Amino acid sequence: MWRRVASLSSSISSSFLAQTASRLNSWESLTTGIAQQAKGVIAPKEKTPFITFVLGGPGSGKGTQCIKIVETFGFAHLSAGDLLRREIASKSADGAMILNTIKEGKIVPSQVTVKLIQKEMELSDNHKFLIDGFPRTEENRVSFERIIGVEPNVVLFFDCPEEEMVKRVLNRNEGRVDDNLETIKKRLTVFQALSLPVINYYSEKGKLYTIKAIGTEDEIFEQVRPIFAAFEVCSVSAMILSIQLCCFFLLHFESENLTTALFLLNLFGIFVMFLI
Ligand SMILES: Nc1ncnc2c1ncn2[C@@H]1O[C@H](COP(=O)(O)OP(=O)(O)OP(=O)(O)O)[C@@H](O)[C@H]1O
Ligand SMILES: Nc1ccn([C@H]2C[C@H](O)[C@@H](COP(=O)(O)O)O2)c(=O)n1
Ligand SMILES: [Mg+2]
Repeated sequence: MWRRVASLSSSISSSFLAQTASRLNSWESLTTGIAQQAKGVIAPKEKTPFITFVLGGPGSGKGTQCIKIVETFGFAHLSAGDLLRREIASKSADGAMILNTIKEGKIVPSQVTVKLIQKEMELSDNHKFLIDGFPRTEENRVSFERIIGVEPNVVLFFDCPEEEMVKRVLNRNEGRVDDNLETIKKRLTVFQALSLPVINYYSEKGKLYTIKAIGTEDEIFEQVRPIFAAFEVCSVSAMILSIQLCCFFLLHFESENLTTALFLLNLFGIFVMFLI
């Protein structure tokens, strides 16, 4: 299953070890919560956050697919752009600066965006987060790691041809100040120069899943679904393995045959987990 998921992307060039380490860390996040604690985010909560960054150019369909992921897998959706637009609407101290930056197609200082994301994470009862449109720059990425203190478990990249993105944005009709040809051109330039290096960074870390973002919304979601389904399977497998290990040690002194049988069952379980 994991190899099938990996083959979705030509840009997934991660090593087996990187993938395995990432998976082990993610099992912890999805099951026990004994992984490293995120500073300030989950201190009062029981579970370690499971974080997915959702990346892609303007109009590549990030927001549209996030709605489907939320419906199917129960994540909390935090859109960096929506949080910034909310700041503008609330006429906060940073509102005017954010509006000018967005109109120019530029990127808001990381500290501002990360603080907004941090607040939403702290307020949420969920521990599974889809962080949409973030990090857009290396500065965003480093700032998130420094302030929140965790790395993402999964990074989705919606890879869409520029002409399709432009067409979608110009047809969006949601009254956004940046949905005009002039700003879109600037946003595309910023995406190429500042966001692609972030995408490459996660590719090298073995965390990137590239989705070919053309076709209908449902067709695209069928590429997304197996990624999260695989993590769910892994978390169930990890739980089963833990139970098996407990049984193994408990029964160790009871019966030699039973011990051997459970030992073989465990070996089989480990084998199956590395296959999926
Ligand atoms: N597969 C698709 N085919 C055609 N149109 C689509 C598809 N997916 C999304 N759209 C439409 O394209 C527009 C942009 O989609 P969406 O808002 O999800 O993109 P986005 O990546 O979040 O963009 P932005 O970065 O600007 O917020 C929307 O009007 C949406 O309804
Ligand atoms: N990490 C981010 C995310 C968004 N912005 C600004 C600049 C974007 O053009 C705009 C809209 O975001 P979108 O809704 O397209 O995700 O918001 C930013 O500065 N930093
Ligand atoms: Mg969006």
